[in-house]
Amino acid sequence: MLAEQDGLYTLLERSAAGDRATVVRSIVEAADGADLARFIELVAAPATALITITITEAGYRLRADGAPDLEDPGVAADLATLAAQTEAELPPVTALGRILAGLRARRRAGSGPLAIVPCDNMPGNGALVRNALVALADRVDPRLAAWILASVAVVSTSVDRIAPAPTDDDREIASRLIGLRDEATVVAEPFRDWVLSGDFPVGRPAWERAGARFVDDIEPFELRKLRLLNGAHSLLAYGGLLRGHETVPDAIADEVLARRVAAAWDEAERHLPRADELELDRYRAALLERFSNRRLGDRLVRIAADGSTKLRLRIVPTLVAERAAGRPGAASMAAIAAWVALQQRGVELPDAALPRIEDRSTAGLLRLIDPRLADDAGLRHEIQRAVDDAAAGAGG
Ligand SMILES: NC(=O)c1ccc[n+]([C@@H]2O[C@H](COP(=O)([O-])OP(=O)(O)OC[C@H]3O[C@@H](n4cnc5c(N)ncnc54)[C@H](O)[C@@H]3O)[C@@H](O)[C@H]2O)c1
Ligand SMILES: O=P(O)(O)OC[C@@H](O)[C@@H](O)[C@H](O)[C@H](O)CO
Repeated sequence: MLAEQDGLYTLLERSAAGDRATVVRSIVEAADGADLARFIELVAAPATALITITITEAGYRLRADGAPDLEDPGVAADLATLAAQTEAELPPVTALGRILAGLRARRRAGSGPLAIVPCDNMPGNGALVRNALVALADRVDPRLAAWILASVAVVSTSVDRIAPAPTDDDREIASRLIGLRDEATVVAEPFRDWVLSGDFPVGRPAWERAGARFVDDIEPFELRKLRLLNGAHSLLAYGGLLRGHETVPDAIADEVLARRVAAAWDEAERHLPRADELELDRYRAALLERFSNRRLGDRLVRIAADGSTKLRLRIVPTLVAERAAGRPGAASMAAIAAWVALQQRGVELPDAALPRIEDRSTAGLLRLIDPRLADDAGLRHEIQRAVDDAAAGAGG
């Protein structure tokens, strides 16, 4: 679709006051993701300085402890393909498998170092992806693993900007505003904060000119965003769907959910590093305004996908920290309970991990999120109570 538009697309910035359309012209070539040969060729090219990836959290196929999930059929198949060097006939199916095929070609071509920039909502995404690539490469060819350690810099990023899934109406509006037919419109709120940390061994675009911030310690910013914005998003998504809402502005206008979000933020912010430097009151107030943007109309089902992975990253760390401090973590628990209740009610929410389990009991679902939730009998029982409340429509 982008190739047919010469790589051009419209960014539709949608505020409460109106829409602003900008044609983005920075893509020089768009290739079909299925064209692995072109992908490998580009990764191996000396002119390639960096690879950015935005493939959803579940797309990395990692376990709760951050290691590659070797039991995932796609990961297992890719390791076999890469070990047999048959990627030309049988293209790897996972994103990291494809990247490894590209990196092997780059090493062989002697094209030197490069940077990888994962943009997905995972804490420490740079270290996670680097460790996963090295661990997978080590199973294929230890020389490739050693080369990755020496030559591939994986940058950590936090992308703070709400971008709902574009609709036909959005494409119509963008096309009208720019006077050309656009099939690849991107919709976003006006707010944006892209924070990056790490090395770019062979240079990078001047992203700071577009507002990106380069910092030495990304952790406080990414955890603030992940646990407050994304944590509240997941809470609103599951709680909101259970209470019959469809969009984020509808859910945050529901007093029961707004109270729960405030309680979840109180729980989360006690465990943020360098909290005193994060202007949390201002960030929370801005989030309430961002969530209330009716013109953006972000839909809960977009946020609700891949709940088992997202809850693990956004909610579980706060819950575990609250429990360790002797507090119940009730609001965090309510977010998890709402997801469990939806699953048990048979509401279909896409989740890459779910087809691999048959056990839809509370314990089985909790184990999928994080085994610690299922193994702690006290916590499991409390979550079960919250699930019963959620299922009964209570839990105010
Ligand atoms: N939309 C936002 O508001 C936003 C903001 C910040 C960060 N993010 C991050 O970006 C990710 C994608 O969001 P989006 O809005 O672009 O979604 P999207 O649905 O528009 O795009 C998802 C992309 O990931 C690919 N993908 C999906 N599952 C995959 C898998 N298992 N393996 C490999 N690739 C896979 C899809 O092909 C698609 O290209 C989010 O999961 C999040 O981590 C999104
Ligand atoms: O993008 P996901 O699927 O990780 O999560 C859904 C939303 O929480 C997310 O897209 C936010 O809108 C975004 O992270 C804001 O920067």
